[in-house]
Amino acid sequence: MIQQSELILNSDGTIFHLHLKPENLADQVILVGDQARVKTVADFFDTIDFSAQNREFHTVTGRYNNQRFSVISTGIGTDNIDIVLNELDALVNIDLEKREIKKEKRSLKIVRIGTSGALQEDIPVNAYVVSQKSIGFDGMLKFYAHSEPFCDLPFEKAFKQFTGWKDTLPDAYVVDASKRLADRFNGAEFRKGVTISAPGFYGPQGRVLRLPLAMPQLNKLIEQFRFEDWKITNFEMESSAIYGLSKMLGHQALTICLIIANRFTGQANENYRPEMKKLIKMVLDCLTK
Ligand SMILES: O=P(O)(O)O[C@H]1O[C@H](CO)[C@@H](O)[C@H]1O
Ligand SMILES: O=c1cc[nH]c(=O)[nH]1
Repeated sequence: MIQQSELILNSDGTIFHLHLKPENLADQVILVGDQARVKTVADFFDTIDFSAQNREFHTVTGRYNNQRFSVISTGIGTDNIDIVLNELDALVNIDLEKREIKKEKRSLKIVRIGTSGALQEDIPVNAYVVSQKSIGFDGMLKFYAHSEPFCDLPFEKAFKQFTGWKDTLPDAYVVDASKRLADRFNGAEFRKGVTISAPGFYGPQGRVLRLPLAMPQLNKLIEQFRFEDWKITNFEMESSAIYGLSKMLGHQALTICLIIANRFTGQANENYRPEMKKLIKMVLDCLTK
């Protein structure tokens, strides 16, 4: 039996942060960082049967092309992903009344649609990157036991050696996306990539405003790094934790990002929302075709 302090339920029976009951959640989940993006996704739904909001976590559940989806905003960062992934898994794999783990497990399909900064000169603003792997600079997964079998340890080792990774930084880890989900995004408009999830937008992504960096050459080394046929393509702030916790809990996960900045050409598109709308429609169509 899981204690109330470990799995907090609200007085109406909803789970603590997401304010959802099991029946409010679809098996296909779209995660977005920005609360406002939930409406952009839900506006494509043919019908809507549920919506709830608590803090930055806004959920809408409905149907698109005859399939049920929940779209949920996570806010920014892997600390929020720890909350969202654990509560999503509890909703499907823990009996909330008995407070017991269910024998039969359900697997969610989780697709994050985000914004991102490109780390290679040839990935322009407005491109779409499908993250085949994610590198976590955040350290969140390392609080859980037995993450190693779910990580790409040779990639991790090569990356840390090449960059001279400082041991004062969180221990970087690498996790693959769901291949089954990634295979749905094979069109020429989708570039395959390796995505770093950083625990910050400025220093952890190599941006200097007033404070100098602990590893000033890191972005240059990231751009140059190669492992087998892989090169690192982009920065965002959630995928590593989504991939890591999904793999460990038995869910499928994938991130697809709209590039809104290129860190080497110095360009950015702050008016990216019309492009985001196009990407969302393409993702929903690829998931339901
Ligand atoms: O646009 P979203 O989905 O929030 O994604 C990116 O944008 C935020 C930073 O501006 C971070 O959450 C990053 O991952
Ligand atoms: O450069 C960028 C752009 C969007 N999101 C990020 O995390 N980084």
